[in-house]
Amino acid sequence: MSVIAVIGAGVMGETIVAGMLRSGRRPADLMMSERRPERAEELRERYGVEIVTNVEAAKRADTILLVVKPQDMPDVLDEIAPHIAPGQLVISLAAGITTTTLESRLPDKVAAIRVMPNTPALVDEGMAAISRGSHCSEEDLQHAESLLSATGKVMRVPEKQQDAVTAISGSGPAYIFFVVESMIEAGVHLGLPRSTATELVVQTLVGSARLLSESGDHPTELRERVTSPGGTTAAALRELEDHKVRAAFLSALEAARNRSQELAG
Ligand SMILES: NC(=O)C1=CN([C@@H]2O[C@H](COP(=O)(O)OP(=O)(O)OC[C@H]3O[C@@H](n4cnc5c(N)ncnc54)[C@H](O)[C@@H]3O)[C@@H](O)[C@H]2O)C=CC1
Ligand SMILES: O=C(O)[C@@H]1CCC=N1
Repeated sequence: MSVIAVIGAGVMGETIVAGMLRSGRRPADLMMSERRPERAEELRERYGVEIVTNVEAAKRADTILLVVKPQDMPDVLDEIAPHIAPGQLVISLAAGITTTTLESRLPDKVAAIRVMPNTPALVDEGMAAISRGSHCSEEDLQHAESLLSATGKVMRVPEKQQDAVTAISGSGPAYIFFVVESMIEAGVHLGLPRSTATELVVQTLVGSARLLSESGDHPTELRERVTSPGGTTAAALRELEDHKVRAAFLSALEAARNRSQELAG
């Protein structure tokens, strides 16, 4: 079994490590490197995974997952590059960072893959989009897919689509939580106890997501089935249209896509 190192054990690094362990990978096959010592210690205690330095991770692992912020990526790449050689696989989960950037800072012929994951991976309902670099084999891609499929779905996309993917599925959970928060606050405004509003909204979200996913029906059709002529839903949707919520989503996703492009550096 190949050895996997995760460099950067924040929100997403922990999500990936926890998912690999849940899927049956042994702690002995994993290692983590983390700049904040107290965070590293917390995760060592929680998962029993060895904590190493970035250089040790680069020297000892077959597959290196880079899960630091895009702004920290140049320093990490410069630090590990002298200790990496062809045959190892480098997988970046950072927004914006291209495989061209990864390859330009790593030794010649080292295989690199760019991934955009999301936090529902924490409950094995993640969506990860992966793109190959120029030295990457089919076997490398399949290895990355097997690592990521531990925590949800995996889709291959051409790298030119990754900034748009980041805007949709990478950042997407935050938009959904924002809508949930807004609906709960509205329920409280209408006089419902907060706990009642929360349970109503969360189950409505879970139920609607399953209906969408399991029925395969188009969202427009599902929305129309809820919308009785002259009824309550039509009244609410009219307000959403008047407040240009659809246009706001378009602008928001454009902003996220543009930010991902900027993060490329
Ligand atoms: N949080 C999310 O929903 C998603 C995050 N990502 C990507 O994952 C990456 C990490 O994001 P988060 O986990 O949210 O950030 P985070 O800030 O929670 O985690 C980053 C971790 O990297 C560590 N770190 C920084 N420099 C380091 C270095 N030189 N050596 C070792 N460790 C170092 C930090 O101490 C921190 O614990 C980002 O590039 C982000 O674009 C991608 C998709 C979703
Ligand atoms: O906000 C961010 O930059 C990261 C990438 C996608 C989700 N979180």
